[in-house]
Amino acid sequence: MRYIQIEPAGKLQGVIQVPGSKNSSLALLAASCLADDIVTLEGVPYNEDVRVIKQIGKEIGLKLTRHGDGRIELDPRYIHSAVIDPGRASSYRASYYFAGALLAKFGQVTIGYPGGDNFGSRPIDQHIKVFQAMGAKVVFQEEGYRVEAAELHGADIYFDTITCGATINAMLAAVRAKGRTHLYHAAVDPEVVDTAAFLSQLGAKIVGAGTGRIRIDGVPYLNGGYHTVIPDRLIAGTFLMSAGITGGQVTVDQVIPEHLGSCIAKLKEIGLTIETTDSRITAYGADTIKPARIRASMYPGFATDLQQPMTALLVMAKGKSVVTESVFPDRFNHIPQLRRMGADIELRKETATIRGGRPLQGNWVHATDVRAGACLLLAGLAAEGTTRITGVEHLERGYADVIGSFRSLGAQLSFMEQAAEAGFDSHIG
Ligand SMILES: CC(=O)N[C@H]1[C@@H](OP(=O)(O)OP(=O)(O)OC[C@H]2O[C@@H](n3ccc(=O)[nH]c3=O)[C@H](O)[C@@H]2O)O[C@H](CO)[C@@H](O)[C@@H]1O
Ligand SMILES: C=C(OP(=O)(O)O)C(=O)O
Repeated sequence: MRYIQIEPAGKLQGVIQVPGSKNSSLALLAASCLADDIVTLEGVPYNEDVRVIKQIGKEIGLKLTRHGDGRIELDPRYIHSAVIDPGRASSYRASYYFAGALLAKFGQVTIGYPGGDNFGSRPIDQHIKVFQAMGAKVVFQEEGYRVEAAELHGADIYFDTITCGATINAMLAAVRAKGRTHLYHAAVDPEVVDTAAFLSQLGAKIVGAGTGRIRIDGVPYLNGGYHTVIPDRLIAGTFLMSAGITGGQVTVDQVIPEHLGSCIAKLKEIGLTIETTDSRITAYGADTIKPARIRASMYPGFATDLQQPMTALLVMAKGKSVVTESVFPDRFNHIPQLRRMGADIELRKETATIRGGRPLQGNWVHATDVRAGACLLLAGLAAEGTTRITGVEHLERGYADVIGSFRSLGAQLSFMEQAAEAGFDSHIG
């Protein structure tokens, strides 16, 4: 069993080049199926989800080539199947984007239910509602669902809740549909805007992405094109927090600071000093971290994906902090693990109350999902003694080269392999 071992190393210091956004990349890779010519994406991180997409591509005829400089070239001209292996679809969350894209291109798709991080209910009813509103028939099977439409037509869609995934999927389904689609109560996340920018570059007609009302006029054909993925605001936010939790100084480079507005505001509120330029943010740790109230909500609110790492930081704050989840009310699997490190946190429904200021102690802890892993990693950087984190594969979904990047800031951490029999564990990276 692999785990990450973290030793105390004091203040982190340095600069991190932020890679392209995982969540945006997952949408753009599937969206590439909609094109009628070759598409090149720059900045796609190479993580397990992308490896699964490469496999899916191989099986359906979407040729995906990664160049030495990191660019990914996708050739959708020879896609011969709209059937996605259910196991692959269920091995990550954003496989649902293949449903929208292949339905729009081929009028049918058979696909497994989405997987991804397991932190309670993650329905796809809004995605289904979109497909049905546009004239598709959806059949639910044991391992997945089949969607088909003789012809997809534009529709007026009012989302029942703000959802980034279903807003993007609706755009994918609508760009080649017949007629006009309006999306109301749409998500305004940077990933929605990035997907719209990409599709527009291919010739799609989309107006209003980034507002609550998006208008899409279907086109019969989409060109190839080139697009650079937006920087990963969640990785950037995690590194800024690492300055706070160790009292160090960390700069995240190649970011879009506006995407981190609510995060920056909260970090300032708890006492960090933040300096921002066009594409860089520097966080300076504070002698005293102040407690705060966080309410994780949809963009531009405080990101649910940063709620978990932020909780680790608030454990350092002397006094009472309150963290409420309004997006995924059960996204608290990190709390019992933080308690194992000595944190005093009470959990009631979707609210965690933290009584902070006590030093954390290293321990064995388990990362149940990607951001729980980030939270425990930050906690480990601040803890007294050795912290060992299992469930590393979750963390790796969102943070490529997690060891290298934190080491470059002065952290002491390694991948370890636990011996099957009693004996010595060994360093593996
Ligand atoms: C791969 C990816 O991009 N994942 C992100 C995406 O997940 P995901 O696409 O799952 O999240 P959504 O934005 O769709 O979810 C937002 C809210 O809408 C609800 N909902 C969603 C769809 C639906 O059909 N019905 C419904 O009720 C969800 O339960 C949640 O309460 O956005 C989340 C919210 O920012 C992030 O935490 C995830 O990192
Ligand atoms: C929840 C996340 O990912 P996914 O939606 O892919 O499970 C995340 O990136 O924090």
